[in-house]
Amino acid sequence: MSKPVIVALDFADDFECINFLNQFPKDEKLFLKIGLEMFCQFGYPFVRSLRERGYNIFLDLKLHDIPNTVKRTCEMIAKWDVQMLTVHASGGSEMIAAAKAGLAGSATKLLAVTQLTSLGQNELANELQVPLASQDYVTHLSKLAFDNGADGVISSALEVPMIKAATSTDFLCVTPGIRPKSAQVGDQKRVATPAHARNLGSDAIVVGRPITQATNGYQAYININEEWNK
Ligand SMILES: O=c1ccn([C@@H]2O[C@H](COP(=O)(O)O)[C@@H](O)[C@H]2O)c(=O)[nH]1
Repeated sequence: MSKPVIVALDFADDFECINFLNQFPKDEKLFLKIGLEMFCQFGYPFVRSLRERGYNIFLDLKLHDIPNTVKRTCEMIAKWDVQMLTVHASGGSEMIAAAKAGLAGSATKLLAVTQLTSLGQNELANELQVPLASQDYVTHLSKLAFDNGADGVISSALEVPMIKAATSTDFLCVTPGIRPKSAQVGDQKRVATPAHARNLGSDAIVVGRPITQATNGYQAYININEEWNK
């Protein structure tokens, strides 16, 4: 079975977003990521309208707050019938467990963000003052997430083998920071091509600008999907 390419919908307006989606054939079962940019502008009605069009939704809100607040927020989101939701693993064990409890009874998978793919070893050591190698920090946060009920993590593809070894082969590794060979890296630091992510064992890749800013977004999606699911 093919693994999903999750398209990150980071558009400034909903008209541009719908135009982008209209390039795809109606029967293309897309998996879409709604992040902070679009959610802050269009909120839940936008999520609902995309669910009603039959898309799978990854709601990337990266919640990070005290356990009670996160639990109550997750209780609300549990009613939205989205496929995936993110919290920050650095919110700690209690917060991750509270998020999972808030989602109880829903089919929404809880994913914990480890080290953002826009942060490299330099930022980790010098800005965040984390005295660990990036791969060890990501593995540590993944174990914390696993031990507290998360269904998976967000990491770069580069850490997937270590995460699976430290947790379980079933623990989901969803990986942004994907760049085909010809694409600009931009603000991402820990990147992999779709083929490399496949070989490293990612369960799903998240791709934004290489698809949404391509001249032909549909063709860019097909090319990435072919490389990823080869
Ligand atoms: O560590 C993380 C967590 C989330 N993201 C999100 O994924 C997409 C990537 O978009 P590109 O345009 O392909 O860079 C974006 O929505 C981020 O918010 C991430 O990149 N890294």
